[in-house]
Amino acid sequence: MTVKTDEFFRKADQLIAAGRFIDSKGWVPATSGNFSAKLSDGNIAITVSGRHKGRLQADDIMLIDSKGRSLDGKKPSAETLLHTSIYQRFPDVQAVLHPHSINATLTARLFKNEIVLKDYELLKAFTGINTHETRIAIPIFGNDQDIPRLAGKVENYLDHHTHDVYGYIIAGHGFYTWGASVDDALRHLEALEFLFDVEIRLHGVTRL
Ligand SMILES: CSC[C@@H](O)[C@@H](O)C(=O)COP(=O)(O)O
Ligand SMILES: [Zn+2]
Repeated sequence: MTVKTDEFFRKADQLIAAGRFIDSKGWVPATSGNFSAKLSDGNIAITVSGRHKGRLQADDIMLIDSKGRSLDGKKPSAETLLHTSIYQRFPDVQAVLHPHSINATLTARLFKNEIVLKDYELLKAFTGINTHETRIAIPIFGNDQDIPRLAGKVENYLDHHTHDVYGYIIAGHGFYTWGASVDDALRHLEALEFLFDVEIRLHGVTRL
C-alpha cells in the first residue's frame, strides 16, 4: 500500500472543493462525473468509482499510478484511462475534470463532430489566449462503454490536431477538460459551460 503524502491530501481537498462547486451548478448529477489531479511523483489522485462527486469526502479520493492502477485497494473511476491518457500526452496538465452537464449533452445533439467557439471575450479564460479575436474547436466523440476504444479515438484526434485542445465532448454523456492546476481546469470547465450555453441559446434551444 503506497503512503499518501501531504501533497495527495492537498490535491484531494482541492478536488473535493471543486466537486462541491461543480455539483452546486447541477453538472454532476447522480454520481456522474470524475475528477483527478497529478502529483509531483507522477501518481494521480482520482475520485473513487460510483461516489457522488458533489458530496465527496476524503475517503472518496484515491491514489493510482500513471497507468491507472490502484495503489490503495480502492476502485478508481470507470473512466480512469481518459484521465491518464491526457496526463501522458500533456506533461503540463495537472488536473482533469469531467462533468455531465445538460449543456454538454445538448451541444452534442446540436453540433456534429465539433463545436467551434469564436469571437467571445470569455475565450481569454483559456490558458494562453489573450484576445476575443480567435477560435477554439471542441471535438465531439460518440459515447462508448469500451473506454480503451474511446480513449483511442481521442488519441487519434489529438495526434492530428496539434492546435491547443481545451477539452472534448462525449455525446449523450458529458465532457472532459483539463489544466495546469485544479483551479485552471475549473476555470476552463466554467468557461466551456458558459460558451456551450450561449451557442445552444443561439440555436433556439433553451436549457431544460
Ligand atoms: C452514473 S452514470 C456515469 C458513469 O457511467 C460515468 O460516465 C461517470 O462519469 C462516473 O463514473 P465513475 O466510475 O464514478 O467515475
Ligand atoms: Zn462520465
